[in-house]
Amino acid sequence: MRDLVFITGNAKKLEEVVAILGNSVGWNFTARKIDLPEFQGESDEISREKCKAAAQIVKGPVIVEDTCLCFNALKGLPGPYVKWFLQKIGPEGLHRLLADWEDKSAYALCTFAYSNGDPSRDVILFRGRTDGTIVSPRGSRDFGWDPIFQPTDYNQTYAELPKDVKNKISHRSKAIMAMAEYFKNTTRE
Ligand SMILES: O=c1[nH]c(=O)c2ncn([C@@H]3O[C@H](COP(=O)(O)OP(=O)(O)OP(=O)(O)O)[C@@H](O)[C@H]3O)c2[nH]1
Ligand SMILES: [Mg+2]
Repeated sequence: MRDLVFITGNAKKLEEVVAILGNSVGWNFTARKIDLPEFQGESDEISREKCKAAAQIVKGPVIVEDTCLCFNALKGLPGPYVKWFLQKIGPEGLHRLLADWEDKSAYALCTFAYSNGDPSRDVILFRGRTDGTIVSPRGSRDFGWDPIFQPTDYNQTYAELPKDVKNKISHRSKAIMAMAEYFKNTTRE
């Protein structure tokens, strides 16, 4: 059994991770609610720094996750800063940011970062990306920007889609699948 501690301050993320992992064998998965520092920069670097901070707290194997929502017209912004945009202007405000732009395309990017707890070893990253369009908010309001993100080839937003459908196609599930593949192919270290 692989002991893994997932550190996040976000209950909705945790809920999805548990649903996506289901009863995958080989994971002894626990979660701790700790608000880690919100680093700035590009998503890879943010995830790495976040994971190092988490490993220092846990002093053992740990995973963290960082999510970006990137608008192509805005060259990837708000990206990792979407959390503050959401807090200040909500999903409506985020949608309105693109009012003057013809290009409403966007992508959701999820990065999981794993440290085996040894600070001298590199943090390993697993990424998942789902492309879509930013639309006027539709659907339930229980998770962040889900109401404005409509994945490509679907006519419902993440918030309107049944949870199990979102969890099959989401940025988060793709990153988790990449991580699961890695653990399947590597012996315990
Ligand atoms: O509608 C959504 N559908 C999603 O699938 C999703 N995943 C993340 N988010 C939001 O995007 C920001 C990421 O910031 P973030 O990665 O730093 O997360 P966080 O600070 O909430 O938790 P954590 O850093 O402690 O893990 C936060 O506002 C999250 O609520 C989502 N919103
Ligand atoms: Mg955060």
